[in-house]
Amino acid sequence: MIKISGLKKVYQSDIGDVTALEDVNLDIRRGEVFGIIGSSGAGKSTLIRCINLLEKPSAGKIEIAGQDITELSGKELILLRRSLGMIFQHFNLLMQQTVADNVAFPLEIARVPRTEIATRVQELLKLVGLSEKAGAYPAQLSGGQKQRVAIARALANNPKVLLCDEATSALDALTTKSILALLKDINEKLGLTIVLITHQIEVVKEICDRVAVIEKNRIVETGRVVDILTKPKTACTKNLVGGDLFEKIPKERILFDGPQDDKRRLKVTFTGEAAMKPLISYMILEFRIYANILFADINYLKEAVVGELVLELTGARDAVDDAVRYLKGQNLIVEELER
Ligand SMILES: Nc1ncnc2c1ncn2[C@@H]1O[C@H](COP(=O)(O)OP(=O)(O)OP(=O)(O)O)[C@@H](O)[C@H]1O
Repeated sequence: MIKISGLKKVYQSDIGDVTALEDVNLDIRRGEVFGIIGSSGAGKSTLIRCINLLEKPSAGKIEIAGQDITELSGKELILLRRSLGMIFQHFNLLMQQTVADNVAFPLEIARVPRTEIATRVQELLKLVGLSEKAGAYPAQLSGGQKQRVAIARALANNPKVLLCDEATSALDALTTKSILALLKDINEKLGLTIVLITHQIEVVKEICDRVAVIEKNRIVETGRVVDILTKPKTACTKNLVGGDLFEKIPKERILFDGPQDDKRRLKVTFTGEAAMKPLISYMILEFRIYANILFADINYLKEAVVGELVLELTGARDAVDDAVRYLKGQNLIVEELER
């Protein structure tokens, strides 16, 4: 659906050239929810703005549905923009216009007949759950409601792709969940391809099928969300996915003061079928050891369940060793936390 090859973007500024993107290659499939995650300044906004030519790439190719868009101008560019909806962190609504007028705006620009506009606005407001707010002004709405209006407006011209620029970053956790649920619903109902950029891993876990990690203007890895979470390849990805256990548990709880023969501490990550099996209970009974759970977390991703456990195993030394060997032989990712 969207194929990006060798994309480069250099900004000319007073302090000289700033390279915001370097050799970016991505292949985003039709109908998927694709996340681009990275920390501040990594190049996320530049990348999403290049996809709809709000920024002109310095080099490289962006193909949408087989058409190279980088050379488009005039009428073709207008038509391209119409086929790509976009929502923003701060909603960008017209504050002096009602909700209905905000949603009608892109339809008016596209010269859709008035009677059709009224029907379409009603449909869109129904889709985002805001039918009762048609006559309200943005200032009378909550952040979540404003983003719903922005989503309705972005969908007005039946785009093929919805681009989301940090769309939930200004919202609280509960509202974020409801907006993500709406995006998921729209993706499923309309088969719309969604590309979203974010610095929040929670957003990726909640709705993305695949994700690309961007660091210092380059894509450092791309993959299924479950793979990025369980097998991050770079230190940057580890940081972004919360691989640093010490952010979750106080360091002194999981590191030993000195060598301990009869104790081992493990971080166990499990996914797929392994998540459904009572492996820990089996291990305790079979090897007659104690397992103290220091930390446990489970993520329900779109297509997988990923669990994380930090265990302290104690008992007779051989038994503990056997238990660790047993766990390592299962379909689990087992990491020893310093012995
Ligand atoms: N108009 C501009 N002129 C010059 N440099 C720019 C411009 N816009 C962005 N940059 C620079 O390009 C780099 C990438 O910025 P970009 O906004 O794309 O990153 P980001 O990942 O979206 O960051 P954030 O999450 O903080 O918004 C940064 O070094 C930034 O300072």
